[in-house]
Amino acid sequence: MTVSTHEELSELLGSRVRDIPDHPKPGIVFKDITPLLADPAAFAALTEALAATAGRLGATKVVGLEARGFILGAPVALAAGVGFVPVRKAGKLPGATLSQTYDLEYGSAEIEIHAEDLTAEDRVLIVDDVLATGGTAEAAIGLVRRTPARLVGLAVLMELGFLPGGARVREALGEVPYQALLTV
Ligand SMILES: O=P(O)(O)OC[C@H]1O[C@H](OP(=O)(O)OP(=O)(O)O)[C@H](O)[C@@H]1O
Ligand SMILES: Nc1ncnc2[nH]cnc12
Repeated sequence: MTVSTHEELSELLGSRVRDIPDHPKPGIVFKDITPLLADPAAFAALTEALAATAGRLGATKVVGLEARGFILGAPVALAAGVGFVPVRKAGKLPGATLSQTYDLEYGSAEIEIHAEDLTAEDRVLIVDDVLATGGTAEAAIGLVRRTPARLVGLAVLMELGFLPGGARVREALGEVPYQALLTV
């Protein structure tokens, strides 16, 4: 399928996301992106769309959020011709890190970035698969802003429109652009 409009892209991507009810716990409808990843045309269309965003924003680094943000972010960085920087869950990165705690529905979590990976010359696009409550993305925004780099955008494959994550990250981002290729 040739994808030439935003609507066609959304339709293609949306058709490759599978709903798994009651995962990982009762009441949650899990948005499973593995069918999209297994379809090379859909995966390529997604990668190209996000790489175009990186290019438009003049990004020099893509920051991907563990773990599904790595699967999307690394090929986007390659396609855009820029570097990839991982944001990992606490305790995984071996060098000196900056860390940020954030609230989950129950309890809290912590993410980290290598302090030296982003410099004052860098323009950063954060990439992830799903924006739900927005807590992970907001924490990543906070982390990038504590580095010398400039945050130029946040892009996700899909926003869960029935949760307030979109409004939450827009507020955190201010004038910095936010893109969700799909709202479900
Ligand atoms: O908007 P939020 O409510 O913060 O949720 C969105 C985050 O949740 C998922 O990651 P998860 O922590 O499940 O990790 P995974 O990518 O390793 O599966 C998803 O990949 C996002 O990073
Ligand atoms: N409902 C959901 N499906 C997939 N990933 C998620 N991350 C947070 N909520 C999610």
